[in-house]
Amino acid sequence: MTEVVTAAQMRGIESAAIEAGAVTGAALMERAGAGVVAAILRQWPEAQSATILCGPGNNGGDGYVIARLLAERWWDVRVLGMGDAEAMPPDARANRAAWQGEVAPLTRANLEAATDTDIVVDAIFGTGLTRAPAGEVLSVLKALGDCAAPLVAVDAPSGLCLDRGIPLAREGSVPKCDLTVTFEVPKIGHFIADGPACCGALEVVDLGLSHWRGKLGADTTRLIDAVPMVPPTEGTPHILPNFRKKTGHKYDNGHALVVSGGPSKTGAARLAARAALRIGAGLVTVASPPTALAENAMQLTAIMTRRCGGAAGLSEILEDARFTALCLGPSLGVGEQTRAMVRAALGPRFVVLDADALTSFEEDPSELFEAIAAVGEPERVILTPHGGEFGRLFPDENAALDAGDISKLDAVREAAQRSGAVVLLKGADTVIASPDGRSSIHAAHCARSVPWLATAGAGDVLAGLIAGLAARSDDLHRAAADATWLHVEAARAFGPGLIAEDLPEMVPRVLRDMGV
Ligand SMILES: NC(=O)C1=CN([C@@H]2O[C@H](COP(=O)(O)OP(=O)(O)OC[C@H]3O[C@@H](n4cnc5c(N)ncnc54)[C@H](O)[C@@H]3O)[C@@H](O)[C@H]2O)[C@@H](O)CC1
Ligand SMILES: Nc1ncnc2c1ncn2[C@@H]1O[C@H](COP(=O)(O)OP(=O)(O)O)[C@@H](O)[C@H]1O
Ligand SMILES: [K+]
Repeated sequence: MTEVVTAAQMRGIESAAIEAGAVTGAALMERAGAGVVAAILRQWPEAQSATILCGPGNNGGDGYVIARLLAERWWDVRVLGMGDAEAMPPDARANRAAWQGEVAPLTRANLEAATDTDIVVDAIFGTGLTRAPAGEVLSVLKALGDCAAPLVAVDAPSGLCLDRGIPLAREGSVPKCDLTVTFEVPKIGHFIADGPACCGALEVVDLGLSHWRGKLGADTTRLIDAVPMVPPTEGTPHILPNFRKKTGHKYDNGHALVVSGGPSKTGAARLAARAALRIGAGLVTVASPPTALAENAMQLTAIMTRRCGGAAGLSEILEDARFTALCLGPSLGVGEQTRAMVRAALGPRFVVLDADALTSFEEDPSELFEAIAAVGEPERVILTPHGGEFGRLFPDENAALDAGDISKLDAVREAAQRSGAVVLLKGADTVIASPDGRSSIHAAHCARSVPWLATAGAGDVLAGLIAGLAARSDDLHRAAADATWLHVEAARAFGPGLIAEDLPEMVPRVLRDMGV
């Protein structure tokens, strides 16, 4: 598992290690600078010159270390420094003093005169950015966007809020970097909102602080990251076991029920059902209104169909306790009938509520949250909104998110507390939070970028994958996280041209490549 932390948590890790006497700030700064240099040399082996932009704090301190180490390799290094050397924190001041070359003031004019270089290093601000850049430094950050040379960010592209993934100031400017080298553990802002686009490729340098990282406590966020494409070995990441089917009877792998919309609104349910079966639910049934039964039956084979007349019909079907997970919402229609079906669905099984099952509660979301609370068992329900549906159910959290007052992570965390459900907010950055405090982030960026996943029906497939995994699982948050990863992996395996129908068909290949 990779955890991702806030800037404050990162400072806590560093200061705990320093206060315990395990390491000095100077040694950490040397490791950090050396790690950035190693990353630059790997990425640009031919480069021989660099312009290093150093800020007034320890991020700038890292920059002076980088300048010294590159100069020791006979690189042609120019340094532009911000602020008064005497006012810098001690380790940064020492490294600035150790730099043998000139330090020109960090101004836009000096930057523009120094961009005929192989690499530009942004060591202006990192985790200590507390206020909006303004004046000359803002002008420098804007000019960095036009820089032709590759741009390497130390810890973070300067100006980025590492908790929210947005510019610290609304009108702020964050340079788009080619590479960001961060330290010890990535920060939340590297993965959400604008963060990934500003960071470019992300590398993490080990500072040797894992012992203090382990003391972070429960409220860290998990990054849903890649699993190795090799057969399982000792220490294989958490994600793998959940994909393996249980040996035994088909019922040992759960029975998922997907509720279909009416005539000519049935495709979404079939997409979800097929995804649920492919991911390994032992059985999948589509519950269909009588008027759409023929339409569904004509297009389903391994997936079973059941006649389902509204909420009463659904309650009757669910008397069979072997249904372990249920998915409803895709193309179900918005209104009282759907609300009644949601009330009928909630109970002692996992329930995935998506699309119209969410929008139907737009007028009074508290009605949904009260129904979820009445189930009496924690973490039985997951809500899987896209941004629009999230705003309908959680207008306050959504307004704060839109205003940049809280991060996408915190908005989803608050939504989980408010609703009593696991909440998964979709997007290229997908965030999942549970009422028990757990949270996970998935970023489909860089090597995992799949813009072609923004295609009609992709969300229905995700709902089905979650239901299918949940049907044979005891942990809904984990099922949602694993399904999110697999969804993107299936899109990556297919590539451009993907339509939603292709996603379930890619699941076997992904599972096989993982060694499941
Ligand atoms: N603490 C440690 O032990 C380590 C820290 N490291 C580096 O240190 C960085 C954090 O250092 P700091 O906490 O000193 O913070 P930063 O260097 O990120 O920035 C804080 C400095 O910038 C100034 N500042 C903040 N906002 C400003 C604005 N809008 N306009 C002008 N000045 C502004 C502050 O007054 C302060 O001087 C990390 O990002 C990382 O790069 C690494 O060297 C690893 C070890
Ligand atoms: N640019 C993107 N990169 C990665 N995933 C994306 C991107 N855009 C959308 N997705 C994913 O595609 C799915 C779209 O779901 P949704 O908006 O509900 O669409 P639909 O209702 O048509 O199925 C979500 O899982 C979302 O996370
Ligand atoms: K920086």
